[in-house]
Amino acid sequence: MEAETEKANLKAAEDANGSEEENETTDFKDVVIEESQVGVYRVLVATVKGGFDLYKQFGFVYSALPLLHRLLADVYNQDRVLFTLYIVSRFWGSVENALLMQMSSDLLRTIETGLINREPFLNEVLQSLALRAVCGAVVSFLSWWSERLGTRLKIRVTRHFELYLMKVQLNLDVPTSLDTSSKVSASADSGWDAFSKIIEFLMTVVTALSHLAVIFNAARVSGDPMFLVVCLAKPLFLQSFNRQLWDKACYAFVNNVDYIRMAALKSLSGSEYREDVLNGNLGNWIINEYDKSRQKLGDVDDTYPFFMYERRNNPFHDMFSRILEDLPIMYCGLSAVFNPSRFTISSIAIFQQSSQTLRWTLIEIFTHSDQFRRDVAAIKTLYQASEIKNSVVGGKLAYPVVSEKGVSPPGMGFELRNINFAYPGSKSIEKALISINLKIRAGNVVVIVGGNGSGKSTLLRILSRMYDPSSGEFLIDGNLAKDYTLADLRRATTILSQENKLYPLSLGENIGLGCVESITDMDMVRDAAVMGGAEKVIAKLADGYDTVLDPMIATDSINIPGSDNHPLKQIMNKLDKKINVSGGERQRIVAARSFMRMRSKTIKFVAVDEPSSALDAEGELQLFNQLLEAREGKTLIFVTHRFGHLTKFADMILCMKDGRVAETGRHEELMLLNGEYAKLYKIQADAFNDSPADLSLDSSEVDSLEDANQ
Ligand SMILES: Nc1ncnc2c1ncn2[C@@H]1O[C@H](COP(=O)(O)OP(=O)(O)OP(=O)(O)O)[C@@H](O)[C@H]1O
Repeated sequence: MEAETEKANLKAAEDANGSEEENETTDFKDVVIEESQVGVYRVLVATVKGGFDLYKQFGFVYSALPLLHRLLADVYNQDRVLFTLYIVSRFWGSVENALLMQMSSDLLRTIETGLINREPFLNEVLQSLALRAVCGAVVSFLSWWSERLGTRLKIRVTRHFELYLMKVQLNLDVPTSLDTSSKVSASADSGWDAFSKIIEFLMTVVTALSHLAVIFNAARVSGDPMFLVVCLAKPLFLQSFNRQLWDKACYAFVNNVDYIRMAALKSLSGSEYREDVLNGNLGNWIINEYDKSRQKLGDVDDTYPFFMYERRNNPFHDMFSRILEDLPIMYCGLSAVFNPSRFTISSIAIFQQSSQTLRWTLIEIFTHSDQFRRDVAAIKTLYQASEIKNSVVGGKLAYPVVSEKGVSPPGMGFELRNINFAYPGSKSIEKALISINLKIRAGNVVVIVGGNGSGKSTLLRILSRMYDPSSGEFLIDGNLAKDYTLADLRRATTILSQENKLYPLSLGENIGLGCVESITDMDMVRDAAVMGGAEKVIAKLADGYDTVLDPMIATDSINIPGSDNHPLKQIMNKLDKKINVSGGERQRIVAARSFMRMRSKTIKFVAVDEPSSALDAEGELQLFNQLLEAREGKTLIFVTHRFGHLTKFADMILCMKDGRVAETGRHEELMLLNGEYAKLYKIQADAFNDSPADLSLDSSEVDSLEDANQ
């Protein structure tokens, strides 16, 4: 049943998207950009050719219905009772005014008739007043209630969309999440915002209709349908000669060169440039130049461009608008003079009051019709978030492939055939990886070395399927990598890198999350902490494994006094006190998480990308040794700049240069090659010697370098 609803929702969204797109295309064709200069600004205003088009508006509302339906269903499902009560109270709120007006009209009519006929009318008046009082009380209660209901519903709806967007974000792979075009631009608030504004809009329509009904009724009683037309005159005029900007897409930019120069010179007086300005003794020059530009600029206005734009209305517009405002009362007055039998004082009062409210609601509908469009677009963006397609996709093949005997090797084997890779959206003209051909046997220890930007980390990202190669074939254990289920591959891989962050959770959880299934197994967590070299760091913290290093505590304050002795300041200082550890200590905790993950039975590939930059020499050695010890047949691929500890254990060293694999082999072989690897090795070894590097090596030097490095 749920699946069916989901399908129907998706279909509805697709339909809405389709028709919306069509609409958007037609709308853009109709958009005209009006340019004008106001003060120092160039103002561009997008207006739709032909102005307000009722037919088009209806068409748009109709095409947006599936999307609105989906949103309403989502809100309704958060709390059906709350939703219903909220809608009922809002509906009541929108017709209350017309109802009260109708009652006032009845009351006035009773009084007027009583006065004219000199008949007692106390009972009728009392009844009418009582009804009005009850109605007023109900209205006040409902508006108070609606506000509370609205707040509760808002919390639920916002949290619902927060969860929805979190699911979307958590599903994105690395390239897709970095790709700005597919980034989730919707926020959880936009769901409620769009819902509440649309309800607001619909209720304004209901208000207008209810006032229309009151006027229609009064016009019917007085037998003058022209009155309706008179009431509609002002909103129609304002809509046709609209110079207001609040419902239009506008863009303004400063294009006055003197003003731009003044802004630049003014910025030089800020603290950011203080040292440079003092250094160059630029003070006088800045003041003189500023003064010159100021003189040239003269009185050109630089106030808020959109205010200035609206102020450009000519006086006749305002005068005519004012006359139209009074048109209903003028019409009533004249009609009463020429046709006194048709009008009573009470009906004139009702006409005047209703027409005023109707005008305002109609103006609101016209001006908010564009907002309605934006709300629908916001809902569309929100629901489209779940349709973002990941660029790294998996297949159906389960990993690992088990042999007939029901076993699989403990490591992961790789083969790369003519792999090329360029980062999506990268402006670099060079590819990050070029023609990589390579085989890594399951269970091997591989070390990748090379200069900055040579492609080491990128190669690791391809191997761990964070990115897909742009071309070439990538095989894992003999099958195309893209044929395996992605979730299975992720379960079989652990990556330890400098990029790994501590989560704003307890240190115990930070480590335990390496293996979610065993997160509560504190013995395992402690073991992992020991292996990562983090046990001493944690032991010195008062709350030990319960310590949260970067808690997400939001605070707010106003008018806090400067003095540290103020009691409030003392409480604040206590709360603000951060528990911090050094960069290297953080790396140890992150490493502990990886050891925890390595304990998970599913891991077959350990990718390590220079996690030791902030570690001291002892910490680094300990980490390397622990990784080698804990690996138990898993494939270990290590990216490093430091030669020595690992290179001598490596089954294979990959030396990268400019996105290519320059050399492969064991340490001794590469030293004998006397190529790129030997050059890099010698530079490091030379750092420990006094004499400058001689980059050519002969075989007798190799042995002594090896000793030096060890
Ligand atoms: N996210 C990215 N988007 C675009 N280009 C990138 C991205 N990451 C890396 N590159 C580029 O790809 C190339 C290879 O980078 P990579 O990080 O693999 O090099 P590296 O050998 O690991 O370098 P280092 O030793 O400095 O860490 C570089 O030219 C780099 O600028």
